[in-house]
Amino acid sequence: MIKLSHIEKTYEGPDGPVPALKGIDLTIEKGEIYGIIGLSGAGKSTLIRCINMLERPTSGKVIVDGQDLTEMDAAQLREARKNIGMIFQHFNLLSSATVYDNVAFPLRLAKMPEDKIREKVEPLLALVSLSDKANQYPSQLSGGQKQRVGIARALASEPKVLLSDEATSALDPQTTKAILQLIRDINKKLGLTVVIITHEMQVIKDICDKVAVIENGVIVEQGPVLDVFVTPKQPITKDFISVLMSNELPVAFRDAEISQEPFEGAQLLVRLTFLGESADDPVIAGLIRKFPIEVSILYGNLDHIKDTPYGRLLIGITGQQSDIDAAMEYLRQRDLRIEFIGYAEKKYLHA
Ligand SMILES: Nc1ncnc2c1ncn2[C@@H]1O[C@H](COP(=O)(O)OP(=O)(O)OP(=O)(O)O)[C@@H](O)[C@H]1O
Repeated sequence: MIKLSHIEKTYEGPDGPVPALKGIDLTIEKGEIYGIIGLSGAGKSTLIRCINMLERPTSGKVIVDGQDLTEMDAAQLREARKNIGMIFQHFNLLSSATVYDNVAFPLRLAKMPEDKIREKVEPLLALVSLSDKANQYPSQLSGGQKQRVGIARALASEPKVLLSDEATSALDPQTTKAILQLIRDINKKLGLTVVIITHEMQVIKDICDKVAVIENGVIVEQGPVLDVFVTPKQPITKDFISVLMSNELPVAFRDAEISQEPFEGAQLLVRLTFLGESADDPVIAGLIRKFPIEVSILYGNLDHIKDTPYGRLLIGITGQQSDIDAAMEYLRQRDLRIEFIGYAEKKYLHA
């Protein structure tokens, strides 16, 4: 649905050229929710604004729904942009217009007759649960309600693509969840392709199918959210994920020396990550049944990545080294991710 090829964007700043995007290649399939995450200044806004040509790339191609936007004149571009709705961090509503008129705005620009406009706007207001606010002004609405107006307005021209530029950054966590849920519902109901830029991994985890990590104008890592979460490769990706999935050991181990080699009286610390179906595999029961070892559960939690459940478990294994090695081999053959942490003194076992 969206294909960016070798996108470069260099701004002319007061102190000389600022290279914001340095050769971006990105393919987003129809119906996907695609997240782009990066730190401030990484180039996220520039990138998403290149998708609808609010920002014209210095070089490269932007193909949306089979059309090359970089080749279009102003009139063609205006037409093509009807296919691409956008929502913003600060909502960008007209303060002197009612909720109804804000949503009707792009349709009036397109010179649609008023009765047709009503036929479109009313269901959109129902979709975003704002039918009862049609005659209110933005100043009378909460942040979440304003963003709902933004979403209804973005959908008015029946776009195939919805771009979200930090749309939940100004909202509290609960309102963020509600808006993300609405975006998910719209994605499902209308089959819309959604591109979201954010600096919050939580947003990616809650609704995205795929993610690209952008750093200094370059995509340094990309792929299905599940894969990137379970096996992040780049330090920046690991940093983003560590905010949500701490790799720290429980407090009881804070002073423990962790050795990579076994020693007398040690327990082996292993972190297990279960994803989707594998969450149902009775791995711990199997371990205890098959091997003469002791297994202590030191920490565990359960969460979701979009709709996929995942669990993390920190276990301590004690026993004969040969049995521990066999148990590790058994774990490696299961459908789960194993992180070997090291050996710690057993005194921490029941701390
Ligand atoms: N109009 C402009 N003129 C000059 N430089 C710009 C302009 N817009 C952005 N930049 C620069 O381009 C780089 C990328 O900016 P961009 O806004 O795309 O990053 P971002 O990842 O969206 O950051 P943030 O999360 O802070 O909005 C930054 O170095 C920024 O200073």
